[in-house]
Amino acid sequence: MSQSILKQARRIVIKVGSSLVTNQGQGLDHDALACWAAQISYLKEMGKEIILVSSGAIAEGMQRLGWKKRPTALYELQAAAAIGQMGLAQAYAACFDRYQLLTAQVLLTHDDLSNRRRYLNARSTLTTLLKLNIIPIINENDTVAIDEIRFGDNDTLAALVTNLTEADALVILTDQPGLFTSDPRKNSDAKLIQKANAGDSDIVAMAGGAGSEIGRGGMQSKVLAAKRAARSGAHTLIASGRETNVLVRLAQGEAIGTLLLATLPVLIARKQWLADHLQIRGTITIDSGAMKALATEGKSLLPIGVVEVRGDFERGEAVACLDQEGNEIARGLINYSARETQKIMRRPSHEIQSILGYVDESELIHRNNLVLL
Ligand SMILES: Nc1ncnc2c1ncn2[C@@H]1O[C@H](COP(=O)(O)OP(=O)(O)O)[C@@H](O)[C@H]1O
Ligand SMILES: N[C@@H](CCC(=O)OP(=O)(O)O)C(=O)O
Repeated sequence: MSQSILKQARRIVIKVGSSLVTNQGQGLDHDALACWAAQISYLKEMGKEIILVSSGAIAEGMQRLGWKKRPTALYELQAAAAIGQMGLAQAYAACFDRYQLLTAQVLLTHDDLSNRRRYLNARSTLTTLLKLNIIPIINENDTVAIDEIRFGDNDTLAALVTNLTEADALVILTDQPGLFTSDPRKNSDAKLIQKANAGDSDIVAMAGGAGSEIGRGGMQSKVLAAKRAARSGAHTLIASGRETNVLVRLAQGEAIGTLLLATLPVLIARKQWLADHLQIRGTITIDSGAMKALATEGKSLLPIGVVEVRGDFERGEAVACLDQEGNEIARGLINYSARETQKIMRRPSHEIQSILGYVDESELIHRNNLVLL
C-alpha cells in the first residue's frame, strides 16, 4: 500500500528546497529545474494535478546582484528575493514551455492563509489554475513578509498549501535521500528511515536543523510539515531531488526516500482540521430540501435552500446552518457575506450574477468546507 501512495494520489504538492534549486548557492541550477519540469510533465500525462512550491529567489537575486554572502538584514534579503523571483519564474516558465505547459506565479504570506477571506481567495485561485491545467509555482512573498508573517522556510508553506488545496500527497525534495536517524552530515552511521507515522514524536527528535548555509528549515521543518499535511489527510514523501527520475519512479510505485504516513482517514482528518478553524460569525436557516441535500446526499449548500440569515459575517467566515426548528445541523465556511447572502437566498445559483453583478462560487458553502454535526 505504501508504495502506491504517489501512484494513487491525484493532487500532489511538490516542494523543491533552496539547497537543490540553487546549485550550492551559485544562482539557479537550470539543469535541475529542466529535469523536474520533464518529470512533472510526465506526472501530468498520468492525470495528476501538480502544485510546485519552489525556493530559490534569494539565491538567484544574490547571483544577479553579484553578492557573495547571504545578507542578514531583512530588507536586503527582501530586495534580493524581489530581484531573484523574476529569474525563478522565468526559468520555470521556459522549462515547462518545452512541454506546452503554462505556469502561474503565486506568492503567499502567513497572513494570506490565516485570514479566512484571503484563504478562500487563495484556494479558489489555485483550484481554478489546476482546472485550467496550469502549474502553480508558489513561493513565500518575501517582499512584504516581515518576521511575524513569514513562514521562514518553504516546508511550512508547502504543508499549508497541501491543507489549503486538500492535496493527497506532499513530496519534499531536498539534498539528502530522506530522513535519517540523525543528520548524515554530522553522523556517518545515520540510517535512512523508510517509513514512519507523520505524528510520531521519535522522528521529530531525529530531525535536526539545516546542515548548510543555503537551506533554512532543515529536516525539522520537513517533519513538522509532514505532521501538518497529515492534518488534512495527506501523506508526505521526503526524497532526494538529485535521485534520477525520482518523481516519475515514485509515481510508478517505487519506494524511494522516507514516507511519513497520515494515519487518520482522509475525510475525518479534513473535517477535523476544518472544525479546528471554525469560529462562528453568524447563522443561516435552511429549508428541508437543503437539509436533505446536506445530511443525506453529501451535497454543497446552494443559496436557494436558505430561508433566513443572521449575523454580520464576511466571505470566508464560519457560519452555523440551522434547521427550521433552530437546531444546528452543520458548520461551514461561507462563500458570500451576510449582506450578499440576504440578496441571493431563495434564488437559484444561475441568478447570482444578475443579482450581485458577479459570481464568486455557485455554492453558498462548498461540501468540502462543511462539517455535519
Ligand atoms: N535526521 C536528518 N536526516 C537528514 N537530514 C538532516 C537530518 N537532520 C538535519 N538534516 C539536515 O537537513 C538538511 C536539509 O534541509 P535544508 O538544508 O533546509 O534543505 P532544503 O533547502 O531542501 O529545505 C540536510 O542537508 C541535513 O544536513
Ligand atoms: N522564499 C525563499 C526560500 C525560503 C527557504 O529558504 O526555504 P527552504 O527551501 O525550505 O530552505 C527564497 O525563495 O529564497
